[in-house]
Amino acid sequence: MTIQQAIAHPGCGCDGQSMLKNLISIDEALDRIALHAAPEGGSEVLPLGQAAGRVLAQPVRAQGMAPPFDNAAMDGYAVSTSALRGEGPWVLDVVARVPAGQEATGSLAGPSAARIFTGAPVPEGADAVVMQEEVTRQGDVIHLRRRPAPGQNIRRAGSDMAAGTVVVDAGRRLGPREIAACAAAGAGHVQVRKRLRVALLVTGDEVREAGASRSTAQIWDINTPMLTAALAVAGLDLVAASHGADDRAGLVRQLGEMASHADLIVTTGGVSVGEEDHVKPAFADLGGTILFGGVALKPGKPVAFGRIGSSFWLGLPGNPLGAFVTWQVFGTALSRALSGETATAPTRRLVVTTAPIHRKAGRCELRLATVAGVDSQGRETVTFEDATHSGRVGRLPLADGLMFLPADAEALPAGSFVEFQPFCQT
Ligand SMILES: Nc1nc2c(c(=O)[nH]1)N[C@H]1C(S)=C(S)[C@@H](COP(=O)(O)OP(=O)(O)OC[C@H]3O[C@@H](n4cnc5c(N)ncnc54)[C@H](O)[C@@H]3O)O[C@H]1N2
Ligand code: MOO
Repeated sequence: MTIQQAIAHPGCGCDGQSMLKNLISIDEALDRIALHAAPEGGSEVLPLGQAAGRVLAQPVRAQGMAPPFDNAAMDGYAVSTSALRGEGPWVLDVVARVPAGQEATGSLAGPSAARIFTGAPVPEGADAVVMQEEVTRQGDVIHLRRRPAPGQNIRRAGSDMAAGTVVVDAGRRLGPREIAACAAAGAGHVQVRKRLRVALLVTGDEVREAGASRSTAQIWDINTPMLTAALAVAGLDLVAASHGADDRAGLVRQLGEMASHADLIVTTGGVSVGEEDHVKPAFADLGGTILFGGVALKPGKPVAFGRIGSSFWLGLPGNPLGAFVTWQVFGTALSRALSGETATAPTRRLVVTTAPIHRKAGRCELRLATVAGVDSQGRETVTFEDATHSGRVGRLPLADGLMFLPADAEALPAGSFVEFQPFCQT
């Protein structure tokens, strides 16, 4: 979709055709990431309880059937339906009691019943469990009014998992859903990929730690805490976080040090075209290869991707919304690929706009959008910001994701379908 096309009315500034000619599309950039980024690091075995957020290196197979035995789905009475002759009601002797966690001793013979509790093994000879609400008990007998169906309220052995089946594939990140399946499969330990080691270098002479005193020309650092949080929710290992001055020699030193022990270096700022933008030259000084530099998107046009020794580099723009958006789109795909995840690019879905849009064509715009509901035709709708400001994050907490406005679209009427990428929660 994000195709860069000739522009009839380029307007002025950095969306002009001459400024766009070296930019690639979002999808081309994602293709280059997919082409170059192979899983980094080895694997290790962890107890299942410590494996949340890790990527599975070996598939998990069910060690036995789940559930492991036929068991009651309700508190009640186990009966044999074939022993119920004629029409009810029937009067049955209660001949056994089977709580959960105890083996059922003996088998049910003839018109009798076993008191049974949810999760307890169904005794031999029984083929149905009647809920206790459906019988009347008097001493050691029950009165059963309605004929139970064979199999009623019995959870059959293997009905959830057959022994030996793969329940979670290699390449899946383990969240609560996957961990539930691993536990049911009997996997006390799992083989997972080592966490991706990420180094963060936030550049700019003007940035000061959030909340610290600052001069009139200085601003608080948004990118360090924002990206530290993004890396944490992605399950990545932040091995270094530094501030870099706008100084080429200093950046060469810092990038060189990071490349020696990180799988992925993420930088912010200093990737545009001014003479104070030293990150790309420093990267080149170290012999790094740039795999792309500049994407036809707004915000985040100067985003860059490269390789240096055995490390990868993702150069995000300094503008905080640009840094956030490019991490969502490219950082997520790259870190997933390097972590060995099978599903890399975040999913997008189609949504419908609720207001007309007029914008400058040229770059694909990833605009903050909020899910509004569904329209009369059952289509999901979004509301959205009037424009994209790459330096503003004040309204970021109100948005649910990014809507993709195609590069060539100058006007879109209300009711248009657009792609929407929800923000990554993991
Ligand atoms: N002549 C041109 N100038 C610019 C172009 C262009 O094509 N030609 N592109 C513009 C676009 S688009 C972007 S995006 C920015 C990107 O520039 P950099 O990635 O080099 O980022 P910086 O210049 O270092 O910073 C940009 C902006 O963001 C503020 N910033 C930086 N770091 C932080 C931080 N950690 N926390 C909060 N704010 C931060 C910084 O003060 C600047 O205002 O270039 C345009 N220029
Ligand atoms: O690409 Mo920049 O982030 O538009 O300002």
